[in-house]
Amino acid sequence: MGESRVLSRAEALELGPGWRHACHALLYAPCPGRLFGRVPLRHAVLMQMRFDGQLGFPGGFVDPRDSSLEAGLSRELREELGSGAAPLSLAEGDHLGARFAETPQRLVAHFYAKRLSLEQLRALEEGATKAADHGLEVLGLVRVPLYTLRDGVGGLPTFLSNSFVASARQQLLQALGALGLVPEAELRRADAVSRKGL
Ligand SMILES: O=c1[nH]cnc2c1ncn2[C@@H]1O[C@H](COP(=O)(O)OP(=O)(O)O)[C@@H](O)[C@H]1O
Repeated sequence: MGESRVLSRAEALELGPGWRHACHALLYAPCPGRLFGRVPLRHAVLMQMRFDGQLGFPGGFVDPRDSSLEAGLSRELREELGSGAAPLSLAEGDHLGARFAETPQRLVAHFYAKRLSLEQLRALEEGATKAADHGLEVLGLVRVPLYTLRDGVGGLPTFLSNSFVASARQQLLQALGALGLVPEAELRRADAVSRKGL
């Protein structure tokens, strides 16, 4: 997916027939711990290693049989994260924006974010190995390092130099800023360092 515009949920639904909708979610929890006893972890943010070796967020295509975008997202989360995802109940209010790429595929990628307690997030991590897709479409959950180490490279800049599926990298950066999980200046620096090559 190349450059894309961010639309509201309503604008994306007005695109009409012929568009496929996919929904993905950033699940996060406040995380008071410190790495090596000194580097604040800030929050635990979940992404997943996909079957194709790329990083992405849990979620997937909404099926015409799903009663809403959020119902489709909940179904995908159960497939990928297991039954522990059932009580998450993502709602319209958790929608952060939708991106569409002007490619022949006509795909709209909706993005949601939901704050959990650290206990809920840990339970999801533990249960995810029992999900239907585990070891198949999903190789494992990973936490995103939200800090930058003293060398200016380790942590978030190195994480951002991985390969991300579709708009997942843009979604991650947008959400970390919008949710206040990483200060904007630090995000811009991490983005620039990772693009320059480490
Ligand atoms: O984290 C993501 N953010 C944005 N788009 C994604 C992400 N993961 C997958 N996609 C895109 O969303 C669409 C659905 O892919 P996905 O593999 O999640 O669906 P599925 O689980 O229903 O097969 C594909 O076009 C894919 O490139």
